[in-house]
Amino acid sequence: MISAYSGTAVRATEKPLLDAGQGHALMQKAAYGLYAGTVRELQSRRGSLYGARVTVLAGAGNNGGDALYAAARLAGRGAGISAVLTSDSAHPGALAEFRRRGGRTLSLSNDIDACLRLCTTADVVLDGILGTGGKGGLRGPAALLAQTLAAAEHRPLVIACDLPSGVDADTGETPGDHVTADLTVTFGAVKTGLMAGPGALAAGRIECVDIGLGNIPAPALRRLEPTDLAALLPVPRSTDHKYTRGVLGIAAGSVTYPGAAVLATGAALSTGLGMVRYLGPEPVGRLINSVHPEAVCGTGSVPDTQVQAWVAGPGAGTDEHQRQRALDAMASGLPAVVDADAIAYAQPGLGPQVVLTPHAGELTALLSRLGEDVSRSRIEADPLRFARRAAALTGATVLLKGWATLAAAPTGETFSQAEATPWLATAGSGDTLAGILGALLATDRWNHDAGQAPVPGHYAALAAAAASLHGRSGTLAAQAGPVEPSRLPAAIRTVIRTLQDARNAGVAIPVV
Ligand SMILES: NC(=O)C1=CN([C@@H]2O[C@H](COP(=O)(O)OP(=O)(O)OC[C@H]3O[C@@H](n4cnc5c(N)ncnc54)[C@H](O)[C@@H]3O)[C@@H](O)[C@H]2O)[C@@H](O)CC1
Ligand SMILES: Nc1ncnc2c1ncn2[C@@H]1O[C@H](COP(=O)(O)OP(=O)(O)O)[C@@H](O)[C@H]1O
Ligand SMILES: [K+]
Repeated sequence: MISAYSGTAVRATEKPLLDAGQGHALMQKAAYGLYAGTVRELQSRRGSLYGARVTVLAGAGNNGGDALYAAARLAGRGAGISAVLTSDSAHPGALAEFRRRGGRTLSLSNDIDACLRLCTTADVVLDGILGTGGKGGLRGPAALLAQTLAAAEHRPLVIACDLPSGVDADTGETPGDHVTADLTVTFGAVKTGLMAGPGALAAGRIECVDIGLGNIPAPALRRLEPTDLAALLPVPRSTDHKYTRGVLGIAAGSVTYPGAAVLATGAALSTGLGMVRYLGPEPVGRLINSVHPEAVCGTGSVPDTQVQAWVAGPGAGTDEHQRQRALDAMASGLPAVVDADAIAYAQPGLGPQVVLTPHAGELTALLSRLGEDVSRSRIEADPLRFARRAAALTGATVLLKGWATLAAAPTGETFSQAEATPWLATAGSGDTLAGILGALLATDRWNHDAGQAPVPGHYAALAAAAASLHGRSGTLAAQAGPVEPSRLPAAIRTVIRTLQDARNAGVAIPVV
């Protein structure tokens, strides 16, 4: 599990150590981590550091100090080092060490063109303009640096020091221009802004360096890693039969949109469960059975159907019976995925076992209906805030889909999963995610162990697991070309088998 903390929380944890005079030691650890991360990245990309042209973008603060010290170490391994000083001042000790190791410096305010050239002709750019002390986006010539890097024909490898400059460490917002990195080497703890919103896109791959900060109070955001995912996936026990494994009710599809029900059913079956009971129009049931003969299809009502969890909404359109089933599923007290058209029926007072699965557009509609002044662009700029707001207002768990998918519990626990590929942005993809999540809810052992209440955030963790499995499956499927959601089930089964084989063999779980 990766835990992320707000920049504010990390700074508060650092404060007593800085007050006790440990600032220099912390900076040396951070700089060493950045140096080592850069060495690994360069060795894997070009085999050697020798002769590599490294350009540091150094701001006035400690972030620039970290980057200058790291580059000074790289000079000791044969790299050629230059620095663009983006402010009138730079960390004195780090600048002196950088120059002592032969580094040359240019001032951004004196010669912008030469500074821009230093960026575009470098092999590696170390971004130390702003760290956790940054407020607002990059401004003036520093903004131009970021724009030039983004547009460069031969883009150098960009490694962010602690976080990409211009990204808000607490929220992931990018209020203005910002650096986009291939790798972010972050210090002490992963910052929330690296796993949410535009900051998650800007961060690239994340490596966290332990600089001995000790414990930071409760994480703001968590991310399931392969081992966590493997532990949440259902495995049948020897004593199980189909009813104890878990039965999922799917009230999806309509005569107008029958395909969504087929997709949700296929994804649920591939995730593994005891049975799918489908409720919906007869022609849709027949279509499902032509593809999935094992699904038990009917036209009945939710209260008359015995299941452990529900999926409602995908492809339901304006079908009045499906609307009623969605309302009944939400009122049943059972875990329920409320997706697509059914999100429009969500009201305050739901429980965490109800998982609403909007994309940014659907969340805009939901929040507006609940009286919030919001737009799609504001949600995309700060998805963490709005996913949490929707969870707090409805009492439900909210899975906000996007390139980083967030799962927020009404009690505040939040997960971020970013395994998905843009190839998953295709019609029907969300229906498969709903099916996967439905299967995880139906097979969830909390459901079957009567008398025990799940821990807070449990359904957010399951929603995150579904997003992770969906994202990994999509990424695997995309290796063979554009993703067709109807073919996702084969990839889902492969990802599950790979995760479980590795877990059973006790070997490191590969990142699928
Ligand atoms: N020496 C230390 O004690 C440690 C330093 N660390 C590093 O230090 C960083 C935090 O250092 P600082 O607190 O010095 O802050 P920063 O290095 O993030 O920079 C703050 C400076 O930038 C200016 N500034 C803020 N927003 C700006 C904007 N939008 N445009 C232009 N200038 C802006 C501020 O006025 C201030 O001078 C961390 O991100 C990390 O890299 C950590 O590694 C751990 C320990
Ligand atoms: N740019 C992107 N990068 C990665 N994943 C994405 C991107 N855009 C969308 N996705 C994922 O694709 C899926 C799309 O779901 P959704 O919008 O509900 O599709 P539909 O309603 O057409 O079935 C979600 O899981 C989402 O996280
Ligand atoms: K930075």
